[in-house]
Amino acid sequence: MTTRLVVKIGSSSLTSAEGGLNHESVAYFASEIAHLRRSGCEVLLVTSGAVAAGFRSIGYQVRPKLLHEKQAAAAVGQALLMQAYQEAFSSHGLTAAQILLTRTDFRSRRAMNNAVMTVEELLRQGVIPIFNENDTVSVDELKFGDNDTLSALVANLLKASRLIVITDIDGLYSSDPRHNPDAERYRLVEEITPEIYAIAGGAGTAVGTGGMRSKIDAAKIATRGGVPVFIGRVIESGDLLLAAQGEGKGTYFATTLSSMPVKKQWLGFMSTPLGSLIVDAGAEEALVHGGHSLLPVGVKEVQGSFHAGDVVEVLGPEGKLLGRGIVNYDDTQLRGILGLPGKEVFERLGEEIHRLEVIHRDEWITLA
Ligand SMILES: Nc1ncnc2c1ncn2[C@@H]1O[C@H](COP(=O)(O)OP(=O)(O)O)[C@@H](O)[C@H]1O
Ligand SMILES: N[C@@H](CCC(=O)OP(=O)(O)O)C(=O)O
Repeated sequence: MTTRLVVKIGSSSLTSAEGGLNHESVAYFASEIAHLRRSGCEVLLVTSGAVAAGFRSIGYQVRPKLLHEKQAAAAVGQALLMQAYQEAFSSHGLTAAQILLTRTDFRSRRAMNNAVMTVEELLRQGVIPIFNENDTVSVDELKFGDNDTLSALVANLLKASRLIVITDIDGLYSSDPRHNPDAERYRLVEEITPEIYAIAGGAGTAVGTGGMRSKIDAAKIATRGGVPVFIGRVIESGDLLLAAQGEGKGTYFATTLSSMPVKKQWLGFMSTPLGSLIVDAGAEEALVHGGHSLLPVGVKEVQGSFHAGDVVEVLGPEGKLLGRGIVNYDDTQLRGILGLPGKEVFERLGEEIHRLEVIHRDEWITLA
């Protein structure tokens, strides 16, 4: 079977703090990817750098902070970025394709399925798909912001064998080594626990945005979807192949899970919940550990306004996020049957009921 790799390159690896693209870096990464291709791997690239590449060209002295300024910088920088990749890849006989996505695109399962089919076709034709967020049209509150999450969603959707997140540091340390020289590096993380989150800090440079925290978020999504992850540095010839082979300069995040069906990926990581249900301890146990459906008897509180068929979040009695599911009742119906056993639900709602379960187990994903 072909090894399919999703490679994410951060702004800090492609541009300088003063702004502008580092063409030597682009050429280096293109040659590393060409090397992977020659060794039989399929490669999908997720690249940042549009804002950083463009801001100086339109007269800003430092990376802009306001949304419309970032969008303007990205409109210029994305074209520069793609031009640089096209040139660098063509010197290795490779063709690159641009795919710009927003979070809104992931909300529609149809748009997502189309994107997957297009990317599969590009890969069949030997083209290298290059993804970035469509910064120029993204709305602030819906932005991915950094591309770490985007790379994890792409890796899960395309059922990658590994996600390689390239950054300016050789992996996850016990604390940010920029501030603590005694910090120690992790070689392997078997499970992303709250302790792992606690040690991951923000961005270390003026051009990076997400820092280690957003990379751990991405690793959580990818490993949850069955894709193992590498986070680290790729700086010398052959480093990318080493990272792909499990011997890279960084941290590996293992997973024991197999790839997740697209419907569950959508539910867990791409859909937009329209409300929340707070459930009691018995329902928490049944949903998270028992593999059961959620029944009206276990629901304590309903928040938000939604219709049957919408996605809602489910929280435990202490407010902890347990997961998401497709709800079978409107919020008003549900408010009228909170905590009731099945018989009384039927008595109260009669023919209005399509399904007794509030959330059926087939339409549920645990995120706890
Ligand atoms: N525990 C940690 N281990 C390693 N790096 C960390 C940690 N906490 C914060 N960081 C910072 O995260 C930075 C990488 O993220 P970022 O600057 O967003 O890079 P990129 O542009 O490659 O996405 C590192 O340079 C480092 O300063
Ligand atoms: N889509 C943006 C990504 C911004 C960014 O800095 O991301 P990252 O370097 O991955 O933390 C761009 O291309 O500028």
